[in-house]
Amino acid sequence: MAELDPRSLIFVAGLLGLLCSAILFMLRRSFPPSIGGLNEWSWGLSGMVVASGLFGMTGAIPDLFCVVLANAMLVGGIMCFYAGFRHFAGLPSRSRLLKTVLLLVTAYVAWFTYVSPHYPSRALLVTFANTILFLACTVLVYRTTGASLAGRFTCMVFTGIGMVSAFRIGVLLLHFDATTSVFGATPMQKIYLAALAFSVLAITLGAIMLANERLRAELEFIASHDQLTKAYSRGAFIDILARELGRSLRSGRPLALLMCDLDSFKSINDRFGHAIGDRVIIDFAQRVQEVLRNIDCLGRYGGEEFVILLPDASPKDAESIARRICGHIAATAPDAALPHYTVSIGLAIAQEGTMQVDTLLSAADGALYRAKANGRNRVELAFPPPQQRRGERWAAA
Ligand SMILES: Nc1nc2c(ncn2[C@@H]2O[C@H](COP(=O)(O)OP(=O)(O)OP(=O)(O)O)[C@@H](O)[C@H]2O)c(=O)[nH]1
Repeated sequence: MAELDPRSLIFVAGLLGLLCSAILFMLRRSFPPSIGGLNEWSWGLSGMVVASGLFGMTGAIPDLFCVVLANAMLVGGIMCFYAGFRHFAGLPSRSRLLKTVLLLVTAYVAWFTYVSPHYPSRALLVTFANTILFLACTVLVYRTTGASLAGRFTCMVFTGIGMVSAFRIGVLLLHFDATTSVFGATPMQKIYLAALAFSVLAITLGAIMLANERLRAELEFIASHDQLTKAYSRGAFIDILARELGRSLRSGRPLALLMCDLDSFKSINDRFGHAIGDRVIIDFAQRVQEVLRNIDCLGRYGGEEFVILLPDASPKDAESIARRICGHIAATAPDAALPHYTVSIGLAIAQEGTMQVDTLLSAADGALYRAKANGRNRVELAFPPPQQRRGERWAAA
């Protein structure tokens, strides 16, 4: 720390910021627009780079640039980070509030530069504004992504730089720091500038980790869900079914499977067109969720056929849920543009010995076939025969 003078620290911070903002600007293009925040983070870093450059030219250029504009760019840059995290979290930007605060901070800095020149007063307010922003970022990131590794890392970085800033406020308030300019080589000034330089790098790393984590989650969702209805895709549903069958075998808890098929769907397509047919499929997936419990799982098996897994549902409960689905769907759809439609359901209960995914699926399918044959808009039950002894492994279809 002794060898590092504030001018070198400001230079390092600027260089790191330049590198990081170039990385973020390049990455911005490779992420889909659904991952918000990268734009604001890139601009935030650019603001901090400009601020470092201006601070570094203190003495060589007018105070308007190296003091007033530099501080405004520093606070504005950190504000951009905050706005980026709000965007990332899907929250409104609060840009009007941020702009007003930035204007007030700039006016205050200008006052203590020209009217009543006093470096500690300027440093105090700018550090105070930055501390509030760092802590606001910590809370925001913790609330939205705190449980993930990237979220925890980013929170730690913001907490760290927030604490250094808060400590600087205390030091300035207690007059322990005799700094009279940005280049004042006091220990506090060096610690603060070093923390800022380090945090530029660490915040960029955190932002990239957060964006990557979000991208992975989005890709996983796309891979495991049906695009039209957002229900699980057939493959993902079968994986869940195999897992739940295993759990049911180990715990002895009941498990039920419903196979649902929209009735006479071909005629809906023929009479109203394919687009309305698609909307009916979406409507079914949405309205069926209104009847299901949180632990239940809906999958699109194909076309107008859906599968529903009911963990921990006794045969009586499962039958009651299936009948409620039938009644709910047969009632008028809230969307007046959709035709009236009904659903037939085959219900299979995973009994002791029903250990294979395909056994359960074909039992539900057989029951569905009977529901269609017996007039549609109804529920039929199947109790598949035991195939394997308890203790044998469930096998995926
Ligand atoms: N609009 C739309 N139609 C689909 C989709 N997937 C499958 N279909 C149509 O769904 C219809 C299914 O018809 P069928 O299997 O003959 O059965 P159904 O008319 O529902 O008669 P039942 O099942 O016996 O009540 C076919 O016409 C398919 O083209 C889809 O994603 N969107």
